[in-house]
Amino acid sequence: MTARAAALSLPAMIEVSHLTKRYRERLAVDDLSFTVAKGEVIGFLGPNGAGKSTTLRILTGFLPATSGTATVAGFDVFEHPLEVKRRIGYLPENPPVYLDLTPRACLELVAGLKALPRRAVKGEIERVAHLAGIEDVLDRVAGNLSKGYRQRVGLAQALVGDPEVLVLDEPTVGLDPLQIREVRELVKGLAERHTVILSTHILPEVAMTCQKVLVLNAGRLVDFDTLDGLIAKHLPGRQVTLDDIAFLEEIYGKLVSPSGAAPVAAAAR
Ligand SMILES: Nc1ncnc2c1ncn2[C@@H]1O[C@H](COP(=O)(O)OP(=O)(O)OP(=O)(O)O)[C@@H](O)[C@H]1O
Repeated sequence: MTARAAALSLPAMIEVSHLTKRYRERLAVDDLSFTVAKGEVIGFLGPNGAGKSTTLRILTGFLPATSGTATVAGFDVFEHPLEVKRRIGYLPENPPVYLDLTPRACLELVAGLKALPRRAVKGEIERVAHLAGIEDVLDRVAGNLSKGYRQRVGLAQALVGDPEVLVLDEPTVGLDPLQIREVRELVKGLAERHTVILSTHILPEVAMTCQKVLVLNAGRLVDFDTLDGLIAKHLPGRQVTLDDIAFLEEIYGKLVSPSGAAPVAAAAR
């Protein structure tokens, strides 16, 4: 069975159908439809303003859509937002870390919101703190932590309760190179047991961690395929190895910039 056939035979974890979001006169998401199978790791790519964060905020139940439907684990995100929130770990672009609380208190709050049994909370905090590498700062005031550590506290919050789906909006922003590597390894490890959507501007991050890539441009889906599928479609006849991440930069440039201008994304990091 091909990878695509295998993916198709897996149950759908996320189903988005004709999703549209309008902020007054601005169309941020335009008739977007896609399906993510259980256990897939999807890279969400697109230039600034493409509609990535808006889509993720709708999927996680934090923002209403103008029209269309979205389900997570079979629950409609508009009709059953609590069921959806219980099944999703969401790291937003700006993690909601209370700066006057300690990370431990922040994690206790999230555990409460996710209705974890009280007796399980202490152990769960230790587990996610270990995964996110924040054990040493659990009892410091979050406002005194570096941006990188706050980002990791946000990641730990997303991991509380071991949700089936993880939605990570630019998880490595603000981290130093060592931390970036650690978070990428962490995401790769999570990929084995979770369905993951990873929004990022860093193309190597996608090539290293994701099986499939969804590219948005001006609110519209311009492609959604495996890395091999993208290569076959957009660089036909080219011998490309997945270690050579320049191929993704080239494909991304073709998809979001018909003029052929170089993409802004990958080079910086
Ligand atoms: N609250 C809002 N009110 C009005 N317009 C908004 C709002 N939030 C986003 N937009 C607009 O919607 C469009 C999509 O924004 P969105 O943040 O979803 O894009 P993005 O792909 O996540 O961009 P970035 O990579 O810069 O985070 C942009 O044109 C943005 O200016």
